[in-house]
Amino acid sequence: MTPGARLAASLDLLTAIAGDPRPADAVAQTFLRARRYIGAGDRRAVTERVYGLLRRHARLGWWTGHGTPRDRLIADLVLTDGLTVKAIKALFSGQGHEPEPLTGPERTLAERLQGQPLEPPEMPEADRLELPEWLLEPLSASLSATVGPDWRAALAALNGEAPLDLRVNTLKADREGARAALAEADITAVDGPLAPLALRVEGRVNLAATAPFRDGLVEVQDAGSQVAAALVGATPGMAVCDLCAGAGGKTLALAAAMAGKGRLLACDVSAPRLDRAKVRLRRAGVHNATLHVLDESGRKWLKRQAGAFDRVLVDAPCSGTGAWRRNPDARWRLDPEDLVNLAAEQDAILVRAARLVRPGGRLIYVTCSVLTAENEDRVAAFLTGPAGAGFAPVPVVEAWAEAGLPPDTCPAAGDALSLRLVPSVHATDGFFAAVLRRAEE
Ligand SMILES: C[S@@+](CC[C@H](N)C(=O)[O-])C[C@H]1O[C@@H](n2cnc3c(N)ncnc32)[C@H](O)[C@@H]1O
Repeated sequence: MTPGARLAASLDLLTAIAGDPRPADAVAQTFLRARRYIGAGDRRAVTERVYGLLRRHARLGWWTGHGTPRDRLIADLVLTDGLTVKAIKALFSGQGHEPEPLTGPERTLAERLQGQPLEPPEMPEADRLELPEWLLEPLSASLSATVGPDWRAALAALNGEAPLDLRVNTLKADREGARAALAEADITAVDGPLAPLALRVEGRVNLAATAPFRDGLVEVQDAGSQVAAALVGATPGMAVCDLCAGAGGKTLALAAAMAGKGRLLACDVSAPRLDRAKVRLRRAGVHNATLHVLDESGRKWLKRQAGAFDRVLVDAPCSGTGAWRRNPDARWRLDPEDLVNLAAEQDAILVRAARLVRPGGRLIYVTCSVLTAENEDRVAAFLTGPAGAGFAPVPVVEAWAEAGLPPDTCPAAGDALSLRLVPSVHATDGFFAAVLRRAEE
């Protein structure tokens, strides 16, 4: 592909994302699958450009008066790449697969932006931080609680690129064995942050095509997610319920922590997600997990499991603000009503989960959100409500040590009753975890 043809393909993909209610990565997958003739280098250039445009969405929108995808691309070429109008004209040649030549207003736009910075001082703060206006206050307040005055840096990091983290599956390998197997597949992996089984992959790789992945030695899981799963404190022989198991990311980690011994129940309202979990569990060599769809009869069945579990994990449906690095368009799909609805759902799930915990057992509440309204506020609402009677928070340092995580790496203060991870400080996705102990009867 010529550089101009890459821009034309980027424009097509950006336009497809703008007109599709699905998340950008799903649209990109469909788009690229329908264009298998695009080679690996061109794919990378196109997705890099498009994800860059998504990460600069508000700033480019400010400069272009919320212009068309073409306006945004032209603005990006000037403001990010520093191209002259002449250079842009050469790329927009209208020849072959290159974009149509610039119109008069597009040329005027490119001329007006020459020499301007992407973020001028007069740009509103919400635009500079790539946030919908209504989220600025709740997010800055929530992040300040963890990082103090550095909340802007924390927000900027949530708009950065995410690394590829793997969790070593101890049912099949140890960290050095997995690292060696990856090296044989030409993949270099360094130790990831905080989680003792995390490997961080260097560079871009096609992991799915490699033997260590196909053989189940490693699974894709952010190091923060690994920490959250570890804080469940699952050990061999326990009865553990993963109530919002989804495609099984944390179920897999729990199964490995249990060394395949004990009862592991993975539930979700979504049958397709549990189907994906099934494939992953098989690949990982997990034999002690059962999957249960929470349809009407599934819910009735689950009610009969009251008090049956040593550990119940609620990895709650949430806004996903902590995973924005991986979904840069998600911030524009969220509205205030979503947060209200999510909070109600989180409260209801916590109440249902509490019934499953045996006396002396634990309920672990996790989200990949950094918003207080989905985290500390939900735990407080639970603990002060009738279902929370008899539950008390376990200090993070205690849960950390019991989970076998290296004590010197615990990022929480000695008296902290919950853990919040943020990319700017912990180099993981944003995560929240609180461990609640049910009193013995
Ligand atoms: C954060 S995702 C789970 C991610 C998964 N635990 C992992 O580590 O890969 C939240 C999940 O909650 C599920 N969910 C939503 N409402 C639920 C409910 N009322 N009960 C159980 N699961 C629910 C969603 O289908 C979604 O898969």
